[in-house]
Amino acid sequence: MATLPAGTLMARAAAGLARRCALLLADRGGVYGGRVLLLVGSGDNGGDALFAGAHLARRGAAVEALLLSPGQAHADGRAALRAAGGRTVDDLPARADLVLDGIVGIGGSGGLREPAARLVQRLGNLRGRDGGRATVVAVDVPSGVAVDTGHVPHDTAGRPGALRADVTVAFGALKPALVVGDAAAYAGQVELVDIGLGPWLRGTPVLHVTEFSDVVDDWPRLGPRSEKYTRGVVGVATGSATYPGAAVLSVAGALAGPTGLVRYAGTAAAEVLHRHPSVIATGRVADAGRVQAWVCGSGLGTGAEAAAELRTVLAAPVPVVLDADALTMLVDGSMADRLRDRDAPIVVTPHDREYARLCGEEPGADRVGAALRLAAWMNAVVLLKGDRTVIGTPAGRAYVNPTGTPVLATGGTGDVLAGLLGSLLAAGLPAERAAALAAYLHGLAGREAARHGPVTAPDVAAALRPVLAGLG
Ligand SMILES: NC(=O)C1=CN([C@@H]2O[C@H](COP(=O)(O)OP(=O)(O)OC[C@H]3O[C@@H](n4cnc5c(N)ncnc54)[C@H](OP(=O)(O)O)[C@@H]3O)[C@@H](O)[C@H]2O)[C@@H](O)CC1
Ligand SMILES: Nc1ncnc2c1ncn2[C@@H]1O[C@H](COP(=O)(O)OP(=O)(O)O)[C@@H](O)[C@H]1O
Repeated sequence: MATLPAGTLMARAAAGLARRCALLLADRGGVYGGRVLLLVGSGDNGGDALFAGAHLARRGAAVEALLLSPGQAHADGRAALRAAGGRTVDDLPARADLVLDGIVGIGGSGGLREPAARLVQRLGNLRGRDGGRATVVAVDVPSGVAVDTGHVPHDTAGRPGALRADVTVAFGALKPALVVGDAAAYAGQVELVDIGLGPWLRGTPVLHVTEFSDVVDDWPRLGPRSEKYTRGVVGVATGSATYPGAAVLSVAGALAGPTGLVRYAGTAAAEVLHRHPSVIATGRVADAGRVQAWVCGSGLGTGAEAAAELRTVLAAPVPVVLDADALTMLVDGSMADRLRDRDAPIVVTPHDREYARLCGEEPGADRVGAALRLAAWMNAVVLLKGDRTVIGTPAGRAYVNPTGTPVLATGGTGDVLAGLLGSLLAAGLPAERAAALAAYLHGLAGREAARHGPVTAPDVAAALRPVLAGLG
């Protein structure tokens, strides 16, 4: 950045921020005559807000700045606002159409301190010209969130120490808190402004957000020479007499995937064949024939027979997905040798309680860190389920899935995910790409299913088809 004059990046950031704010004001009666409140902290985040406020004031908005540390507010930003006709106030005004949160950005630590904490709790009282609640725009990140982990700190009374935004205008690059953890919900709609940081962003990003174009690029395509075996065969060792539904659902997920054949091995073969006649079914993994990947665990049980099946799966020289009961069976350490001796990739798909069983503690506030720790320890790709599912690899790469939806919080959807993931592995995708694609498409399928009413796991499996049709 040595070649850029001081203030250039802030000027670009403020101009982009002001453009976005002007559009929001236009939706609420126009920029001219709009009322804008700037919440200004002591750092450059406050400077961005002040310069953006100056832009808006020049376009006829009534801009007021509430300085949380008057002596330390960005001096040039203050001067620019004053010159543009803006003014400072000592308390929240009665009315505002738009609030700009420039309290603290990437330089913050810990939850919001007083007086900022109390102030943000009162923002909901502000009303705009149209009588509606003021639109809150966070500058770069919502103030108070832990920028690197997405944790939202709470005070001793249980109140969140962070501001809830309708829109966050981020500069140069997304920060983890905008895409992962509880903070992602505090960011609202996230928009990225290019401020020309590209040449100076060195190294690899700490976190990748899976995008639709990644899925379109990576999804295996059929060609004139495709045949069922070259497309890959996925083996599914799930379900039991007690839980035949888990087998039906994981097979449904696998059938939606790109492989040419699904083999099922287990005691729910009759139910699976009844629902999915194209599957080749046997009673045991050892009798199943060749596959290019295994899915094991959902509804399998944890008794001696289930453990024997898991051992057979782990002995196969192909990638495996381990879910649910397979994870529980790993906890006692009796399969450690099988895990250690494997060359082929393993993907584990724990939810938080399964993660706690494996690690002895919950994932905690830093979900990306938690996934990466387990991945390194198990030498496996970890798909840590949640509303923003996180994927960590033993090599230290991390992905977050942006398509999650709470409608997936219903029994059996994880089984569908495991099946789809297994099919992608069998089709030859590297484990981390398969995990990222499966989570992305599973989330889209949840959203698609929800368009038709309350969602159950079979609806999610069925919705994979229209979603996949959209890949082109
Ligand atoms: N990087 C870039 O290239 C570009 C960066 N840009 C912008 O700069 C921003 C980063 O600015 P920054 O580094 O000045 O820090 P910033 O976020 O304003 O916070 C520091 C101040 O906050 C205070 N504070 C801390 N914690 C707090 C708490 N919990 N509760 C309350 N207050 C708290 C802390 O006070 P102290 O702890 O010192 O008392 C300190 O004074 C970035 O987010 C983006 O908007 C753009 O202009 C474009 C280019
Ligand atoms: N609140 C939520 N928001 C979004 N997705 C969720 C939420 N809760 C659960 N999910 C997703 O739903 C699926 C549930 O899987 P899992 O916990 O294994 O359930 P089951 O064992 O019943 O299949 C996972 O893909 C998870 O990411």
